[in-house]
Amino acid sequence: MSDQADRVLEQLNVSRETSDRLKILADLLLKWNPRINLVSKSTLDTLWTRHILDSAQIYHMAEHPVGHWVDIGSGGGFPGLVVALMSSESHSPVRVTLIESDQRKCAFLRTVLRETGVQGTILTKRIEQADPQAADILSARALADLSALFSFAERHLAPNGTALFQKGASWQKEVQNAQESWSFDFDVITSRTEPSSVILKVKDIRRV
Ligand SMILES: C[S@@+](CC[C@H](N)C(=O)[O-])C[C@H]1O[C@@H](n2cnc3c(N)ncnc32)[C@H](O)[C@@H]1O
Repeated sequence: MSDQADRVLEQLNVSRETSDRLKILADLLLKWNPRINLVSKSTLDTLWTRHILDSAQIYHMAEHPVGHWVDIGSGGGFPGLVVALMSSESHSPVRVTLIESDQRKCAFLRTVLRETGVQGTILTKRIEQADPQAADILSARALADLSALFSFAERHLAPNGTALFQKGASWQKEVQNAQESWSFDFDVITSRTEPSSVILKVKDIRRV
């Protein structure tokens, strides 16, 4: 195993079973990526930090125990699939749903769940067409601007639920734009993997 994987697994401090599951995800992603471009080829060298650790940090930002965690626009499974793999150790979240419209990416997500023996629901649907999910936690990375994410939250987040949105350096501008049409409470948490990026922890999202 690479030094990078060793370092990340040490930081995560997860059980042997969870480590093995994350390694299965990494191996399958490296195998599938040339065919279906799950993550940008230029980031494969930093797969463990840029994608796996970046996703795992989100898991710890939720207040556990969590009932239903829904990840939208999951792509190759970041962050939602990593959350599902980490949940099997602690039984929180109880249920994980990933919504992704691309059929080939969904085939990958299902394959990882099957090979790791982890439960999860993959909805091959457009987020705006999937049945409302009443999520306790709604997560998304690299999907859409904050206003569009709030429209998705309006459909899929439970009234007392929390959204965890991973955002890049332009997050302040996105917050300002969203405040024109939405009211919301939020905390800003600096990313552990990229100091200019943040996780926006958002509650009470309402149209104004
Ligand atoms: C840029 S990728 C990010 C994937 C992953 N979250 C990540 O950070 O690696 C965006 C993903 O969202 C999916 N997507 C975009 N719009 C969607 C929609 N309206 N409904 C469902 N999936 C969507 C795309 O197919 C793609 O896999």
